[in-house]
Amino acid sequence: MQQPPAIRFDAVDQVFQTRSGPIHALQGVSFDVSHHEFLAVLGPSGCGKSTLLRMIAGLLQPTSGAVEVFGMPVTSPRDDIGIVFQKPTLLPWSTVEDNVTFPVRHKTGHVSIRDRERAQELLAMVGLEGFGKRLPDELSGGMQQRVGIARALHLDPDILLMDEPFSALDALTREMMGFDLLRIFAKKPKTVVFITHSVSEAALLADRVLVMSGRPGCIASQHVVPLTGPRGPDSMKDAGLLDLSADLRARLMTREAA
Ligand SMILES: Nc1ncnc2c1ncn2[C@@H]1O[C@H](COP(=O)(O)OP(=O)(O)OP(=O)(O)O)[C@@H](O)[C@H]1O
Repeated sequence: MQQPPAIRFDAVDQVFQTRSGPIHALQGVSFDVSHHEFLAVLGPSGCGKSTLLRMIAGLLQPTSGAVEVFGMPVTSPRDDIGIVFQKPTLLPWSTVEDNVTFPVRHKTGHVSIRDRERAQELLAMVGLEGFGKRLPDELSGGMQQRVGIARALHLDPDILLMDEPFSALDALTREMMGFDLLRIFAKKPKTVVFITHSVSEAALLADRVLVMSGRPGCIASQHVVPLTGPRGPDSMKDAGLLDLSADLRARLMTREAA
């Protein structure tokens, strides 16, 4: 029997009722994300990217249509979905290690020695070995975002949702974090939905890029990234990638101007 996709959107509409009238945030959105695929989502501000992510996370139900994860409708948040937000939203009074183990404490009410060891392993994996006893305020923005990634991975989710995770970082840190992420997924593959405003970031990291257009948000186009093999700084010089980036940029600029 054929496995269902990791994520499926089928003719999804989302209408928010507000005091100043309804806002049609998404219209007729249909797409699949395969198991262990890295999907990047690009689109103008307000086109419904975060709304889409909140639906996968089970934080929001579609007004009509269906959102499924592993063939089941999403009705509430699930343990097998991790989320990384634009800002790391760490508990400032808790150590880095306690922040990373927060999901398991929230789920089971306690943190075992093995959970703490796992936190240490994840911190090492995101390049923060030895920082477990620090407080978030003692870390840079990039380091805090790494803590957020380690926290999202602690329950070993099958799906990782990332909402502009690197947008607050400087360009170089951002690039390095992108490659770090690919290194992490090479060791432990995940299905990833990654929202970004950066065309080059989307093209460089993703297997496929989904371009949305706005008001109401819908899917304008989908693009397979023509890169094979491991990616690194040199991939940016790849002719196929440069063509794709130019194409994506042109599409987004036309839509922003429309
Ligand atoms: N809870 C809500 N109530 C009312 N309107 C909402 C709500 N959440 C989102 N919207 C509206 O839905 C539309 C899509 O919002 P969303 O945050 O998903 O866009 P986005 O593409 O993620 O934007 P950005 O790139 O600026 O983060 C916007 O018009 C927004 O104002």
